[in-house]
Amino acid sequence: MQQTFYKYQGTGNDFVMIDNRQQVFDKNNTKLVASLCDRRFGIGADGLILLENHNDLDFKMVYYNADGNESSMCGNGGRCLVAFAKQLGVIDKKAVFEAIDGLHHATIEGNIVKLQMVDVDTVEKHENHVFLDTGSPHHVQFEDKIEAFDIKTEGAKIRYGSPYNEAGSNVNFVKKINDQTFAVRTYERGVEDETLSCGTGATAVALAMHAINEVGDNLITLQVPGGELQVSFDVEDGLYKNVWLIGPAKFVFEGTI
Ligand SMILES: N[C@H](CCC[C@H](N)C(=O)O)C(=O)O
Repeated sequence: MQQTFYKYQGTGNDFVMIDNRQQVFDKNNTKLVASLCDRRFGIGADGLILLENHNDLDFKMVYYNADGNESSMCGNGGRCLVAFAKQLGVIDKKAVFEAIDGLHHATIEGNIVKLQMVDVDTVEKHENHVFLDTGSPHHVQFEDKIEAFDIKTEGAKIRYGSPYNEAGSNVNFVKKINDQTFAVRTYERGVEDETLSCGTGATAVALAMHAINEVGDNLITLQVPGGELQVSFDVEDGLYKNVWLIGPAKFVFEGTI
């Protein structure tokens, strides 16, 4: 049976998008999801996202990594899904939707999508890194020679090593530009490679930098290989709330297979 697939990208983090409101997609077919994300034999993407109906909210988000497995929250994917929902006429300028980590508010103006992320009340400060969960788990560490760094090799060592092991974590390497700006490169769990951008990762870096007193503001710019993201937040007694991930989400193509 023919099916229409869409593709969106948010600062180079790219996704196959499917309008699954009629529940036609074979959701448990890991091989199918991985084949659609395959960059040679398929459409090619870092992940695949289903837009589904929700009884009370605008829609529901189901996210799969490129390895075919359903995974935790995807910030860039959530932003792209809001743009997709607008293209389908499901929403206009605002959205409230359910994802695996709970309810998200979002706004869209042009191709800029602002997505509210989960509150974060735990930031683990270790000797050489910070760990926190912004809807997905993130290891954050400084790397001054970020441009020449072998992200895939070094990221995989951390992602599969202790204490993350098979369950893993995403790994973000950070270079401080100034009090409001950081360069970030990310090794993504479930893609098992560097991606050009990671939304929950950019959010994790912004909050981690605040937690270790490296920022002078609560609006942070993250320079990622695929472009620029911004993260704004409020913080009270170590609780990060009103956390917003801001950046472009763009339509790439629509096709039928
Ligand atoms: N690979 C991540 C999920 C996608 C995160 C990323 N694409 C984002 O924009 O947040 C994980 O399995 O934890």
